[in-house]
Amino acid sequence: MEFESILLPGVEDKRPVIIAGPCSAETEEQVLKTAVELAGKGVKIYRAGVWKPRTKPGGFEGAGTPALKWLQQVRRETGMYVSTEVATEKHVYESLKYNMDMLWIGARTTANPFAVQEIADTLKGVDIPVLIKNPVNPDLELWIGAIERLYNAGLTKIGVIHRGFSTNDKSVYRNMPHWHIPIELKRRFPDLPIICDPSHIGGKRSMIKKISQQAMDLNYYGLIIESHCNPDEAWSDSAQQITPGTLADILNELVIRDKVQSTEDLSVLRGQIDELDNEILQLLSKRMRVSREIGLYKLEHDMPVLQTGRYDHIRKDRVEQAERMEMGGEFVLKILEAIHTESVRQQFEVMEKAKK
Ligand SMILES: O=C(O)C(=O)C[C@]1(C(=O)O)C=C[C@@H](O)C=C1
Repeated sequence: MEFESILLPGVEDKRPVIIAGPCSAETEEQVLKTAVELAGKGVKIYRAGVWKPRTKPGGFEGAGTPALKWLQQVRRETGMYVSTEVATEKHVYESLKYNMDMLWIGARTTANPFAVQEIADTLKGVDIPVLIKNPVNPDLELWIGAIERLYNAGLTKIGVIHRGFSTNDKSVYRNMPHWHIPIELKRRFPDLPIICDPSHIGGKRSMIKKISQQAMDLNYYGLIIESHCNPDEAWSDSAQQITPGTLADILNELVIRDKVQSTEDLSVLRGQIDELDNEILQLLSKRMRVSREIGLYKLEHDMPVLQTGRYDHIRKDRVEQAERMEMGGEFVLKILEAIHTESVRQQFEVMEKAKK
């Protein structure tokens, strides 16, 4: 896939590109007041949810089509570009009718291939930038599938929004960042712009600055941040919205590390990494050799391949050791699991060969 820039004319191509605005368009007055304040802080792309997918019925489900007229007024009065979320064919038609400049697809919608296909079919032949939020579940292929559906419909101005992944566990995050997922997406599609949504990842005002900085250090292209003229009174997601003033303070304090490292400085350290990786691979290969010997021993002595007692002991012992060495236990567990899986596979293989 080859992507075109999502940037609209006149918006500076400089990290971070900022999209800001309230979670929901509530009233004409709130939409305009917030917009005027944001425009005053230099924001160029305004966001507001017009149709709100809520977990349960009965809450505020958005002001609907009339709110698109308020957004048009924002464009007229402030010169900002305007964007909103679409989830159905009707949303797309209405948004195009009212000249939205950019659209985004929400996390619940991305998780549903039928809905994404419906949006893609409706957008066929339309030249508009579309941002695709990650699906609620941590499934990279589903996210990529949504990108492909839009791309196959002829859209090339595509970007993604990393808004975190739903969790039932108690966590400091509202949605778990699982940074490795967007990092892998970036590895596979280096030209795809990734925008971080610290409002939904953090779920509270106090976390927005830290998450935004992390996103910048991971080379994200932009930030989409919920901002409301009176966050305490917001009709949805009050805890995570900030005033335009706070937003400007956070953006001013962000450190953008954009220098292209001179390769000389890094080459010595990268040489060390190359050597260490080589040692790790040699050790792993030695370990597999021993494991294959164990496999043959088990075949001769009628022992099952899987030895849960031994495996359990290895996990506990190595995690304790790793923690003493200041590495995360979870990280080491993942490695041990991968090693064990390969070890078992190699034992099966060597036993099959020996039987022939
Ligand atoms: O100790 C064994 O029995 C092995 O085969 C080695 C090993 C491992 O790779 O660590 C592999 C499979 C078993 O389930 C337990 C451990």
